[in-house]
Amino acid sequence: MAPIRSTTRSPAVSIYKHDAALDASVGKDGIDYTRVNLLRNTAVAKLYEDALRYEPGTSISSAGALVTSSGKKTGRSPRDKRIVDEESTTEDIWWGPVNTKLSEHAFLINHERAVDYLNTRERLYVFDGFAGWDPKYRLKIRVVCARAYHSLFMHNMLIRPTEEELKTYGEPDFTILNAGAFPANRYTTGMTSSTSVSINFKLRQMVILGTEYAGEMKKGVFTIMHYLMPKAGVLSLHSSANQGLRGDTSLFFGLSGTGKTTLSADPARALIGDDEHVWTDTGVFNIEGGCYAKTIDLSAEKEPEIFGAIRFGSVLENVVFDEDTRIVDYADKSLTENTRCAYPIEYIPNALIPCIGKHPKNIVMLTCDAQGVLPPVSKLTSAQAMYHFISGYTSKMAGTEDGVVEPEATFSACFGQPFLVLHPTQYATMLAQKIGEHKADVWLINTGWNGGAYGTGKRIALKYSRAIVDAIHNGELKNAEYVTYPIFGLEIPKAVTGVPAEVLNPATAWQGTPATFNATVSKLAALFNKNFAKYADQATEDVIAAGPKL
Ligand SMILES: Nc1ncnc2c1ncn2[C@@H]1O[C@H](COP(=O)(O)OP(=O)(O)O)[C@@H](O)[C@H]1O
Ligand SMILES: C=C(OP(=O)(O)O)C(=O)O
Ligand SMILES: [Ca+2]
Ligand SMILES: [Mn+2]
Repeated sequence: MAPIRSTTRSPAVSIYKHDAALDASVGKDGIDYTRVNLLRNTAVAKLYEDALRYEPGTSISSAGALVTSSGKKTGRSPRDKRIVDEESTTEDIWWGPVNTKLSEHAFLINHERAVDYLNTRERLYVFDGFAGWDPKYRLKIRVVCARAYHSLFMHNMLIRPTEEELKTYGEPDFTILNAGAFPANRYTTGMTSSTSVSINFKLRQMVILGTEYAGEMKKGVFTIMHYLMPKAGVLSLHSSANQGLRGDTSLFFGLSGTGKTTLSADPARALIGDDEHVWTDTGVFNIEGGCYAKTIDLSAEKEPEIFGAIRFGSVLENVVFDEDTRIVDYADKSLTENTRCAYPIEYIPNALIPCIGKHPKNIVMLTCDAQGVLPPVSKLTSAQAMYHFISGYTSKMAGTEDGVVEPEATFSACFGQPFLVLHPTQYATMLAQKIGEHKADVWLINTGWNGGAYGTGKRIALKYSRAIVDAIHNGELKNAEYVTYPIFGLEIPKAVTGVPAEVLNPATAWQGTPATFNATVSKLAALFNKNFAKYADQATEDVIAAGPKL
């Protein structure tokens, strides 16, 4: 007779095992660390069990990944992001389009709300991890959340501590309270909706209410590093990074969805990280312990490394699968175009562990031009590099932010404006100094449209972008013949192995009339100049002169 499975849960699974390391935190952030059913750095399989059992919409994919739903928010909510206005940091912060002030009192109202919510959950998950592979700059990050999905997500995205590090962890440097399933009170002063994502640098706490999109936690850590790292004299970057056999590191800057993760996953190069790095005096380190890849239209043949990383322990967000086979349909964007997978970086075969690389030799700025008039690749002078880094022209890709339903031309300073804490020119100045010191070449790669604008042209084939990156890495483009692209003054290579020559110059690739081409170029150039006027007072003459000339 088949053994009868016990219908009651085995006590070892559900009773809290007191973790003395948490005692150091009792009474510090309002969370009741002495309660039962508080699970710290829980085993992946246990998080699977709890997510499947208690979180509706959770499943397991045919590849073994945890399929989760983040509810109504499937992308970041930048309009609801707040930084607390307090005396220890207010003079540093770039208040304005990105960083909106929240009073200390309003933060405490939200903090209290989140703590009350979390303390009254039946189960509570604590994940203690690190941000920053270089021990000299490493931060202890604690995540307190009510969903096993969120705990597994940050288990994957933070650097996972060893047993010893966990025992001696002590007080975290920053704590994220994720009460995302519970709304903010819209009548709290400073709220713009029932979603609120706020960071208090003085209390070193982040509070999430009204959104269960896990990317808010990851980007919250990045925002914290984007403040603390420059203050420590090192440069935080919204870029992926990989390293060649000769120790030649490449950085790939780009706004969300432009190709950082895709193009840094390269079988011929060791992956340092896919999204967030810091350039120090000794090299480049990854801030994270995992990758967060977009999975829209993902296929094994186009992106084998990422496809292969989707397995037990990975977290798939908002994907759709076949009810019977559990095979995910990555082309299905019925929930969102911003479908994602978060996985430990070790799931990428040639990940460089520890994720610390040497000084960059090539810096790629990824623009996703929806107008179809920027060259697939151009080599930048140092002045042009600064101009384009501060401009950050690209497109917000569908789904990556609440309300973005198709590529939206945008100027995102440092190719990551939503995460900047200081003024863009502070990051640009540090970048210019490092590019000069380490004699790095700088390239502008358009992973966006070619032959016409969004809606008429099509996005340049991934294989062409990969061929361009290969030509940068194998030195072909260092010695190529160039031609100057008018108005923007960009140097375009006449030939790149694996890329049809007519694709390389937007004028020859253009399917429409010359008149529409010229009008589109002029219109975009004017947008560049209008945008850069915001920074002219802080830019040098040569950088201002590096812009397009109408
Ligand atoms: N030419 C191209 N270069 C890079 N990515 C491309 C290209 N064409 C389409 N894509 C798709 O764009 C998306 C880029 O996503 P990702 O690399 O995760 O961006 P990021 O890491 O910058 O947020 C992927 O889904 C990729 O398949
Ligand atoms: C999740 C994010 O990272 P990525 O740059 O990979 O989109 C984001 O920027 O929202
Ligand atoms: Ca990415
Ligand atoms: Mn990013």
